[in-house]
Amino acid sequence: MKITNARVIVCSPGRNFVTLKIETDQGLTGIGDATLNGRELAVAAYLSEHVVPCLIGRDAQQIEDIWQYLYKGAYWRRGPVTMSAIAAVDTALWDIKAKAAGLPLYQLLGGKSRTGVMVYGHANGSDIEHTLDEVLRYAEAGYKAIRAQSGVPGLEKVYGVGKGTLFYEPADADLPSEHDWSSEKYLRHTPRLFERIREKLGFEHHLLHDVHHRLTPIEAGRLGKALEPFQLFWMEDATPAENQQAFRLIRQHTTTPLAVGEVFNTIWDCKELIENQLIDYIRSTVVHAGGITHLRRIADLAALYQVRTGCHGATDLSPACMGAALHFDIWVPNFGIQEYMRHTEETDAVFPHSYHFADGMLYPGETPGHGVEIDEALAAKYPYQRAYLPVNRLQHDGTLHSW
Ligand SMILES: O=C(O)[C@@H](O)[C@@H](O)[C@H](O)[C@H](O)CO
Ligand SMILES: [Mg+2]
Repeated sequence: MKITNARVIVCSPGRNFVTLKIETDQGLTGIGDATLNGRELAVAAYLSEHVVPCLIGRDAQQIEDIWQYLYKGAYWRRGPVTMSAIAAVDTALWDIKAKAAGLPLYQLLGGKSRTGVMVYGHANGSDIEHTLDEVLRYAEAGYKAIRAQSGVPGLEKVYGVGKGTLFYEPADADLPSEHDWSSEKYLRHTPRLFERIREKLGFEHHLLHDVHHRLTPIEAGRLGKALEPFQLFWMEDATPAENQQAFRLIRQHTTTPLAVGEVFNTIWDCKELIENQLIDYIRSTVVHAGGITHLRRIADLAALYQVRTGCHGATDLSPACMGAALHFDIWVPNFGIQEYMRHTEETDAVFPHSYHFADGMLYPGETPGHGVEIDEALAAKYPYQRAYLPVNRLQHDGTLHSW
């Protein structure tokens, strides 16, 4: 089965997405997500200018060889742009292989290991009471797991508190908007948020929280300890993870489970964290960690150390990523949870898909492949609009801080 063409489709139905569509001489096509929020055109150019010419004429069935060719052949290995491009090729080829077999993708991975994929929704509000209302609404909607993010008194904008309710889009401006930050205000506020939620919700639902890379290791240890009475499912991105050793300090101070990895793009970014059991969940997902081929390798390493998966699933990862991730999730033996930030109606219309939500779970569907397509005519109606993620500055002196 020869690759005859590969096209990069950039569109913006509610937000920017980059999709690679691979065509073969047997008429089968596959798609892969290549979206990198705020740097979309870098991946689009990497694919169209440097990867696509190398794909034409290759055997679409040789997924592993093509992966190795694109990874080692680039010489300049790793990094979010390179690995998102490789991920898109890999995902599209797995889609084609499963379609050729007439099977849903999970069957090629090893079949179902569970009945469905437990997901978490995103409750957020401008203050504790508004956030609590949203948490209770998600519980009412059947979610078994709910992430809670709230505004912080004295801060104008914080991560995770969006304009909408069901979805959250941080890339909100033609140039990066600037947020202010105070770890002290955040550290005083956050335990109160979860105390209030547990008081009204009880302990039957999983609660999650995303620190979003903003604390020092000792501050993260302090927050994790303060949150222990509220039994979180995980505290995510507690501190920037370039220094994997930093998590050793957090681990010394708290039993609150730790999740990290949505910004990782290869197994090398998390090898120490996993081997030293410094985390409980690895958040890498299909689009940014080299596709299904590489994500399986990360999951297999994690399984040796009882680290579970918790794939990233924000609105800036397209339905093509979500579809592929769900086939991975329903197979992977050390599954933990899947993030599920719903896409806008325009996005769902551009990316018709077979996955569906019911009772706090997502189900990948039985369509051959990963079950997601792209409506190119509709996509063309939503041209790319440059949009950046915000930047963060310390409120007291303007020092640039992690966003
Ligand atoms: O856990 C999450 O979903 C967040 O960290 C994301 O919303 C993240 O901010 C975006 O994916 C960045 O584009
Ligand atoms: Mg996150």
